[in-house]
Amino acid sequence: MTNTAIKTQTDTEVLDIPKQGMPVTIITGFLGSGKTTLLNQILKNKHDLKVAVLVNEFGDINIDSQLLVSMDEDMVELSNGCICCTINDGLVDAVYRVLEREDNIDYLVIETTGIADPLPIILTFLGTELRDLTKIDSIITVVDSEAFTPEHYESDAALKQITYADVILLNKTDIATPEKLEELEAYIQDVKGGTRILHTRYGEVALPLILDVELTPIDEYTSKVSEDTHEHHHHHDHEHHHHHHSNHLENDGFVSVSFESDRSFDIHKFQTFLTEHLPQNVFRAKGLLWFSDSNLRHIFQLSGSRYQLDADEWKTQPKNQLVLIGKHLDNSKIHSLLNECLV
Ligand SMILES: Nc1nc2c(ncn2[C@@H]2O[C@H](COP(=O)(O)OP(=O)(O)OP(=O)(O)O)[C@@H](O)[C@H]2O)c(=O)[nH]1
Repeated sequence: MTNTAIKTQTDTEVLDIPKQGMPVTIITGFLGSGKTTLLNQILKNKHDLKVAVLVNEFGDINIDSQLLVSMDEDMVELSNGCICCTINDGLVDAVYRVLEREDNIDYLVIETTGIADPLPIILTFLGTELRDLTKIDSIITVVDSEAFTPEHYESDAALKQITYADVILLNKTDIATPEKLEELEAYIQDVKGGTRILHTRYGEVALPLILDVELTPIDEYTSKVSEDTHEHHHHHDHEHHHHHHSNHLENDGFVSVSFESDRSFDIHKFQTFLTEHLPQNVFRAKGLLWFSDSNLRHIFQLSGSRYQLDADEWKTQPKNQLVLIGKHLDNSKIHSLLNECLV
């Protein structure tokens, strides 16, 4: 269910950086809050810093990695699996692949899925050999400040993302009221007093405020890496793992439905699907869409009750790729509705 892709980006300039303790920033935040948008800001503004990016996505198709600003360099896809195992094994393997090119990489940024609890990810770094090879710099939590309410999400993950945050970006301030922002700040102070809170639009933030800030209290977490999470190598057995992270198997009740087709959509039929047939419990959707009357690649984004369609050029053969995320989704019904939209 989970795809993980590595994106590395290299520049020519050589920096004198230590071979050990590669700084790692973990970007978390609920479905649709703006994590990929932030990642693109980082990639656009990183100057000569050589940043490797690891995207862990919920759903069978990698959409996010295709929306990153530069797609030209090495891309490594990791195998799918149950989410907790993929996060840990896939993560350890992926980080090793980055470290193996250590002379090229200054910094690692990880984008987690919107329903990820950051703790297992933090503990994966601190409970394995990665502890000596990397240094968690900060956990950045992106919040959709227009939509976020602790109740409405009914999501443990959303709250854990706030709890483990070192920096919180109250994003989408362009569509949130000042009252809502104040309310959120008060709520966050309550849950996690002292957290650095920044207000952003489209993830625009000065990078020195979020990268290389050394805000993660690593010692506090190290004490959580209990004796039974003893030195764990990549090939640990599954039962051991499920025992530790059993909650994450449920993905907070969210499921994903993926749809792909080499045929184009009729735009009118697709619009009717959106306005009349889209199940209420779809919370998040994203896709790269091919409409019969257009030569462009249409980027579809739905988050809560809002959606948008942007267009750019195809970088691949035109095709349709769509992922819908929500609770209690009827896979076959959605597939048949989408099939009816095909030309
Ligand atoms: N109005 C507004 N929209 C935003 C802002 N930031 C991001 N968006 C939009 O919100 C949608 C989701 O953004 P993403 O960056 O894909 O969100 P995400 O957290 O990566 O989503 P998932 O990985 O699916 O959980 C996109 O349509 C963005 O263009 C913002 O500050 N204001």
